[in-house]
Amino acid sequence: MRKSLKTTLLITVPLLVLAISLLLPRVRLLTAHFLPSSSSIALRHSSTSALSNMAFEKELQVALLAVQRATLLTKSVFHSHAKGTLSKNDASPVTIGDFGAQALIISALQHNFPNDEIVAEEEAKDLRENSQLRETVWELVQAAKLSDAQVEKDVLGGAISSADSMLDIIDKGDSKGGSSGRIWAIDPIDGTKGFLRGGQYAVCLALMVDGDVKVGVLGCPNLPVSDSEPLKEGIGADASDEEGRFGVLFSAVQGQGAESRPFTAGALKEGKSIQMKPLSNIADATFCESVEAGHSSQGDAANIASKLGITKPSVRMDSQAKYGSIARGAGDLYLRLPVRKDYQEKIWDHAAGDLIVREAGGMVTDVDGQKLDFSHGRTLKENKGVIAAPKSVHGKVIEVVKEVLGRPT
Ligand SMILES: Nc1ncnc2c1ncn2[C@@H]1O[C@H](COP(=O)(O)O)[C@@H](O)[C@H]1OP(=O)(O)O
Ligand SMILES: [Mg+2]
Ligand SMILES: [Mg+2]
Ligand SMILES: [Mg+2]
Repeated sequence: MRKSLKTTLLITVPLLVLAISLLLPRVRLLTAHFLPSSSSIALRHSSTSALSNMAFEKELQVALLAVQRATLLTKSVFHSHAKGTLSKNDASPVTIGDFGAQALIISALQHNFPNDEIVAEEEAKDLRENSQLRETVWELVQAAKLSDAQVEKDVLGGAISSADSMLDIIDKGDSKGGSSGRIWAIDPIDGTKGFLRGGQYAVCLALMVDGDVKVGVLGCPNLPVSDSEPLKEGIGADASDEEGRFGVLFSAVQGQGAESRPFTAGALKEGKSIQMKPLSNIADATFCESVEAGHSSQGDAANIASKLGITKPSVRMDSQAKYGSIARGAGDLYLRLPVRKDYQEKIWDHAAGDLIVREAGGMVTDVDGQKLDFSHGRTLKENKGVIAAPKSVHGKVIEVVKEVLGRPT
């Protein structure tokens, strides 16, 4: 009896070990693909109550990791390369970091959501015409990898196969946008001028469904990790070398709240729910605006602030880092006031930030109090400017904005 038990054990135990070792990688692969690995655990542990309803879970997961990988690329450009800056037709700058980050994000989206459309800021034309520039971007793209090889391969689809396919991938961001279907909006580096200056910039990604923003992610490598650090100018890329104090990912899913989490090079950290700061007296507000006077009228902002009784000077920072900063309660208002009548804001400059602020309890409209309408193509052609504020004071701010800008009431 004892002998037969021993024989049975001798046969079954090795067989069981063999079966488990054969099955484990498959189970891991499957989990990574459908409910991706370590990061999805981080998401499930996150504090956002609404994550019990997991709509857009995979989209959020992929967006966070894609933005994280692209942000690693932009950081590497900042620290070790000449920026390869070109001037676009509209005289705005574009760098090798913009091209590389766009290639990496689109590649991740195509791996996971091959039928979705993409509206992205950049195009590959300059790289097709300049082989040296193309090679530099290609080297960057090959080198940018998350430290978790499994997540890199299973969730983001691994490496792009060649320099030529990288160019085609960049050009996949040419959708016209519109009011139907699933469309992603990408700004690979928002605030390129800030990036070049060593100031704030953001890697931005949002998913719209039928013109409505459902998921938004902002990678802000030069903002403090801490949500409670007061808003201030002058925190930039030099400071970001201080171990662990800088780099944040903001995210939101419609109806599920907004979160921040520390930026890392590997698996996602746990997200923390963020909210706009309660503001009982508008005169106590801190408002932020563009560094570039050509992007937002700083004179009009000063008049509006003074009529609202605000005495603190504005905090000027580049990029959608402004949306993230007020959503986490580090500031209160974001004023973007038209400088030129003919400028149409681009959807990739606002989609992610708009959702993150609204999910943090804020209100985002244009200068006339109309919500931003992402369903009209690549631009916000039905809106002028942006006013983001806590719900409690938004109406008052719009009243004064209309008065100062002479808008119809
Ligand atoms: N005249 C303008 N008014 C408003 N925004 C502009 C204008 N010109 C460019 N931008 C855009 O403002 C964004 C940066 O905003 P901020 O000043 O808040 O950082 C950039 O994406 C930039 O687009 P682009 O990349 O095409 O230059
Ligand atoms: Mg931009
Ligand atoms: Mg850009
Ligand atoms: Mg640009």
